[in-house]
Amino acid sequence: MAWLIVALVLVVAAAGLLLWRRPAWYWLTFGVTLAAVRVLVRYGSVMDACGLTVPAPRWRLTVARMTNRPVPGPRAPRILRLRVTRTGLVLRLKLRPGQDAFDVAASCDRLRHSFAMYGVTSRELRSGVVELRMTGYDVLKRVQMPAHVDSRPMRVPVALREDGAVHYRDYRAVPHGLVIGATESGKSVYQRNLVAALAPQRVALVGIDCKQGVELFPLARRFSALADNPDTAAELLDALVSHMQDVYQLIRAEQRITADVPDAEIAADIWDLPEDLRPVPIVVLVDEVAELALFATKDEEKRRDRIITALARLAQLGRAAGIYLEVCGQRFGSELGKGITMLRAQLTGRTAHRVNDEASANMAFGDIAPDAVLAAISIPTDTPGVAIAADSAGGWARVRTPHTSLRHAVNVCNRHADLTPDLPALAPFRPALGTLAPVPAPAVESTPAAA
Ligand SMILES: Nc1ncnc2c1ncn2[C@@H]1O[C@H](COP(=O)(O)OP(=O)(O)OP(=O)(O)O)[C@@H](O)[C@H]1O
Repeated sequence: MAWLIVALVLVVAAAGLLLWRRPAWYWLTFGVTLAAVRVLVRYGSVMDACGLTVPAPRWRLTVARMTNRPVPGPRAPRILRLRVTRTGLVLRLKLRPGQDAFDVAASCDRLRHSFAMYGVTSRELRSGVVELRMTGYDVLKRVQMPAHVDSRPMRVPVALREDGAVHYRDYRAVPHGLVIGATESGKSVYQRNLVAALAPQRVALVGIDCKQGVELFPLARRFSALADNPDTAAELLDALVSHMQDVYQLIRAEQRITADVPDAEIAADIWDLPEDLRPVPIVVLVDEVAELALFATKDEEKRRDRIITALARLAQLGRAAGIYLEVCGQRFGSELGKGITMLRAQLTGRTAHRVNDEASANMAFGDIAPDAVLAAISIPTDTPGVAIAADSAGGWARVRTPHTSLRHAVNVCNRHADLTPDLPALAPFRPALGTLAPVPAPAVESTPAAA
């Protein structure tokens, strides 16, 4: 008997220690079973207490009365599926007549503490079916990406969402993005994650880094073109615009051929072209965009107008030619001069890290997801990398990137250096690798993903 008590004390102590030091391990060992039992046992009473039940249908009450059976109680949404994940539980519910998804969304906070979970969010999957995602612990505290993620061409995992799901940057769905945040908020680490995730794909990376190239030049082996000052940036952007025009000519030529072939697909963008003809897609990463928009002299003003015009043209027309923009800066508002708000309107994938004021949050979300503004200004200073990600559909989520070091990103880029495409139009901007320190990549290197 004594040994049983000792074993029990040891198990409880181990669980307590894991809960305190390694919540992710606690969840996988003890937490998941306890939480699943708790949710299933308390389900009916919690739903009733949260106002998520409806009275039994009249015919059942009548039948009960006529047959002298007990009167049936109120009914909660039917559980279609309970799925256990690495970070929590996912409950799929079929709503009862008279209920709607908004009722469930409005009760998320009550469900969170009634089920003793860390977080609960809901979304409507289809009419009458709602998914409740519950997290067992603060998944953003120490981000661990799942070992297997659903990477596809031009869709890469970049962060973890607070509901435990992976946040993807999908260039084909949302071609251009804007990343803003105060200094030290995590923008560079976000960009680093993007580069590391894109590096193994068939894509050309182009970088403009006016912080003297400190962020992007170490990753140069995987970049087809780089600029580290506004003069080179202006020329590089002009070269990209003429490359875009060439791609349009290619699409036109292909359209002329297919127009005469009955039932043949007519290409509208590079993705409709046959694979052997398809130009390589390009992601253009711009770090500290304000450096490109500031000027002190007349000549610098002309250069600035040239840069903003080229960026606006790429943002307006680049998608079909497979050119995608990822613009990064501390602020991106009308105070940077003419053309900025027009350019910003085209950058519909928005990510805001911690910002210093409401005006900056409004720059990111005021026009597409006003609800996200408050969330962006409430990001605490001691959680760099936490951001609000939204798109023009109005949805938003709190996300955090894994803490990818520059060393890790450099290693990934070096390992995939042979995938760097040579684009003749951008050849003058190809970084001179001789000037880089030789950094041999290890043959195999662990990623920050969870085992
Ligand atoms: N996801 C993350 N998890 C933990 N720490 C992070 C994360 N992202 C960034 N940090 C830390 O926050 C600090 C600032 O990050 P980063 O350099 O990316 O900020 P920034 O917004 O680019 O700053 P600046 O504008 O001054 O260049 C760094 O010390 C970095 O290690």
